[in-house]
Amino acid sequence: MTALEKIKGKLVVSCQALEHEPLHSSYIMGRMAYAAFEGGASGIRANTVSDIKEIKKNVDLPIIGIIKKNYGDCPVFITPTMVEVDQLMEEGLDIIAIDATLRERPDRVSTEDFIKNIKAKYPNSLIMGDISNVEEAVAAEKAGIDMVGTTLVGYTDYTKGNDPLTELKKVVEAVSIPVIGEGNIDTPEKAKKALEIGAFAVVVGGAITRPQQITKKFVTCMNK
Ligand SMILES: CC(=O)N[C@H](C=O)[C@@H](O)[C@H](O)[C@H](O)COP(=O)(O)O
Repeated sequence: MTALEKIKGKLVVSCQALEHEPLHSSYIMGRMAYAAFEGGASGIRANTVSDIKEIKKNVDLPIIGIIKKNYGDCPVFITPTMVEVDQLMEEGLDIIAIDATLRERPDRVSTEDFIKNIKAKYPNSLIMGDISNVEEAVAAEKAGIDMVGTTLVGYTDYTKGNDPLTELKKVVEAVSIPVIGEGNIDTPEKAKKALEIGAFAVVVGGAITRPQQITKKFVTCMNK
């Protein structure tokens, strides 16, 4: 079974903790991935080569790999250049995800060329484009990307406040490649709804793997 077949209609759990987060540790992300596996996850999304290596020791699931890297104040930070792509490819990942918005990239390569360059260099690898709206999804499909994810809906200046599931529906209707529902899908009901809308698979992160976020939800609700 291919990685894509393995995650079709299923839950992928994003196990990430950045440097400023309480659980920042490759060891902990490895155990998070194992916990996700025990709970029935069919795939893992992970950031950094170090976390990915540790996660591979813990689970035998398809991994969507990314490297978050900030270049100055450029807002494009999810696998922004070929440098990060090469580092991920050395790990032999099932799928790698890149920022596929149409914003200017740190190296000024257009997103269209970036996608084409990756596909030319790694023709057998699966590339997921993290997008924030329909226009970006359509452009990424045209450039030859294998799948898109709604990861960045609400995170670009021009999509702030947009509803993830509403955008997901629009993207599903606009492209014919698989669309992964990702980003602020924070309840089981929303994950199910994403599949009903036509998502190929659903990635859930913070609602499962960021306890500070989960705690805050309880506290906010209790203080209302
Ligand atoms: C915007 C951004 O940096 N998104 C990142 C992408 O990898 C992760 O921090 C998210 O946790 C992931 O996309 C899953 O989303 P959520 O945690 O909302 O379920």
